[in-house]
Amino acid sequence: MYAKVIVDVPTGGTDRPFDYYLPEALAENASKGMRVLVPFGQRKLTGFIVDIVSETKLEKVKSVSELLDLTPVLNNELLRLGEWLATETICFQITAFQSMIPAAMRAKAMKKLSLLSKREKLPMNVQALFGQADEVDWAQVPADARLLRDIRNEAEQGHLTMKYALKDQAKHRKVKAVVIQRYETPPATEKQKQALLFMAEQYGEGELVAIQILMKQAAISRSVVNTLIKNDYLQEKEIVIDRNPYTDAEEDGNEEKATLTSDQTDVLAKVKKNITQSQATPMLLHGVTGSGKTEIYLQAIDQLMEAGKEAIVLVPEISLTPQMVERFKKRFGANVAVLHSALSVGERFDEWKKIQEKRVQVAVGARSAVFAPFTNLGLIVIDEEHESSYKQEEYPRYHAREVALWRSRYHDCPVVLGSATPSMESYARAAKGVYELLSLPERVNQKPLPDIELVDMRLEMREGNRSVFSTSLLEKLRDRLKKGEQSVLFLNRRGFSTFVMCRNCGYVGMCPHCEISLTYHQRDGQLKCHYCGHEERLYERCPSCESAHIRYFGTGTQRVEEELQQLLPEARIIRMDNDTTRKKGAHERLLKNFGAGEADILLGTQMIAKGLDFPNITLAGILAADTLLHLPDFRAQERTFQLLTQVSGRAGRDEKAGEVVIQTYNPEHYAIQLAQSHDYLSFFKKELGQRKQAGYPPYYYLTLITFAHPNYATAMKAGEHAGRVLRSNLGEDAIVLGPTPSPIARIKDRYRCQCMVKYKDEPALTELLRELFTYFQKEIQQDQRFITIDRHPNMFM
Ligand SMILES: Nc1ncnc2c1ncn2[C@@H]1O[C@H](COP(=O)(O)OP(=O)(O)OP(=O)(O)O)[C@@H](O)[C@H]1O
Ligand SMILES: [Zn+2]
Ligand SMILES: [Zn+2]
Repeated sequence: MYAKVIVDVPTGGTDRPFDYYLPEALAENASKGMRVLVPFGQRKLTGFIVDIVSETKLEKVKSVSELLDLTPVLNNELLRLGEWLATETICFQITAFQSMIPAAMRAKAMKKLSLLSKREKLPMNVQALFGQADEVDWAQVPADARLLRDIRNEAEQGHLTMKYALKDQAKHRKVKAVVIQRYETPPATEKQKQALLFMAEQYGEGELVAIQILMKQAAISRSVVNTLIKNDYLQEKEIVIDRNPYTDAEEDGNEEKATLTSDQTDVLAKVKKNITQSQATPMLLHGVTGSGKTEIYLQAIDQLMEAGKEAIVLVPEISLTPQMVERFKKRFGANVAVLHSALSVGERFDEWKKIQEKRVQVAVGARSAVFAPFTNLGLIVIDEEHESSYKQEEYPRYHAREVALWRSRYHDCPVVLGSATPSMESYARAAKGVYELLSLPERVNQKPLPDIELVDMRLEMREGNRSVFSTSLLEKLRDRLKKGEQSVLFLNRRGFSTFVMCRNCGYVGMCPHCEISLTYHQRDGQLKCHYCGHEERLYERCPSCESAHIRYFGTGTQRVEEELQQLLPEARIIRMDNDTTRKKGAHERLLKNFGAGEADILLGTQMIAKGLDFPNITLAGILAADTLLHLPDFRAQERTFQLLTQVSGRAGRDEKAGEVVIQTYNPEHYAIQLAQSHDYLSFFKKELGQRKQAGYPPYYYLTLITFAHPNYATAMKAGEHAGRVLRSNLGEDAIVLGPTPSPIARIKDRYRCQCMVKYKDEPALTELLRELFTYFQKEIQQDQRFITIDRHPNMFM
């Protein structure tokens, strides 16, 4: 027997199956979708078996060295999905396959065969293998056909399992930590001072911090920590960390269902109908904020579980809040696996295993959970379907929605796309009848959507108010404080990133390697580039004119918090941003505190825009609505409308009515006006007109090809070549733009230019892009990625 293997070398020449002989001992136990170790040139590489055949056309083939799995890690469906993914997104097959399995399996981890039941239950030969031990190294297991078969059988019955020896494999693990011992006399070096200050500020006295975490957060090396320990500034201890991320959220899964409103009942009936009739129908659920969309997902899933089916629920990473997870845990208890990036590699693997071993019927997770290895899917839900995080911005550049639609056709099950502000593309499809449109036009509580006041910040400025807070917003905040009600304040981090500018000559601190301004980090007084990591100290004088009037601009959440505290000294404020949520569990804790009424105001970035469902919030404030409006991106208006609507939706979700204040410098802009009147449909129509005129989705599909090279002319020449090939091979309707320099013209010392293809129906394009991809791959070194092809791009920078 021969195995056709996709090997782990992501280059053009190896992007096809290679034939390997399967020695008898392995042949019997090998199957499609398992990983193997094979000789390749001088090396041994891992690969995926994509087929097993009885003949090969080749004269001489090498043998498979080792099977790496007991059971396939990719089933037939996922193997086919991987092929489709590679074709559609123009990437290598190996890249597609790797992206569908948990990172733990990708790592070169040591594998152990581990006993799950009494050893007496095992056949004699397997018992002998274990002897008195509970685990054996997989590498030591002899390649004996019968033994391997028996091991596999036992694994299938759950008596054995393969473990990956990851650093955090144990349920509890011990790690080295430090606690502050003294800080009266400052330590010798800047770095040490900085580390100690960081400890004092972020953790205070008596609090233990894992050394690994401290190193990452304070950006210091281990030797700095060691010196501090040696000089008695810090004391070293050992702490035990629990691996279960949801210790607080263990629920029994018996929460009562809500009695549905009549709109909800109608919608649920339609979803259920498609589930029971196995219809691969995409449905767009357009429901205003607080209309009870999540309740519908829960009840639909509840029913399909009884029929033995499975469900995937995708939510954006940032709305994978403890609140969301808790709702699923409360309803389904241990029958849910949760997959998101805050988990460690080991934890994610554990959750994935639950799915693969059929111990759960529901997976809730961010983008990559769309690959959950279920075999009997009854429903896929994509909540907040308009979110741009559903698109992966590295290879394979897939959109979770497209993968979900593919799987739904494979399993004959419906997909529900839910949103209060559907993407232009999805709503257009629903309007054309390609998707079934479901709607929930009212809130569950029968209350109207909150009143939204627009505040013109230009007028505030003219009236001499230089604060971040308008008079009206401040007044309303005071009012809530008096009444004991809660407020959320939203600050868009992207627009507020702080850069350094000279007030005298206008000089802006730029990264010397990338065409982008440096961001000021107050904590360590450094200027940093967010693209390449370049760092320098904040200048005291302008490097250009030597003036001392150089300072940082923009307002970070921290500064807003300070100002707010000064204006409202009695307010209890919780700030949620990247800085305050870095510590594991911090996100949960802050929200819990807020939910428990321990604060009056929640001030935060994107992470508070979604999913929050607290009854006592009656005021939502958006400090600067315009920050998204001016990005060089045709979706800027759409994103602004979506964000304003989402944040507004946090207020007045229960008995008490809600109110919203939007501060803006463009109060007459339609995206802002229509968000104020809660008028999605008018926004859709208006925006559709704009898109039509400019030739953007949903009227045209887009493909973006970016070339990057240390030499500007080389990059442009490649762009011109690609432009020529595309122009001469595509149909009349297709528009090829460029090459032009990219909006960010240089990153990491490489110049960037791009070609944009706009098209309606170009069956030949996929093939053509593949050819370009292969052509340019040949020309370049592996480490210098030179061409990037993005089908249906979300970012144009
Ligand atoms: N039929 C119902 N009766 C009573 N309460 C309900 C009902 N349906 C949902 N709820 C509650 O109403 C609140 C809002 O519902 P849910 O979070 O499902 O809305 P949503 O549409 O998903 O909101 P958003 O998109 O704004 O996050 C929740 O607290 C939920 O438990
Ligand atoms: Zn840089
Ligand atoms: Zn200057």
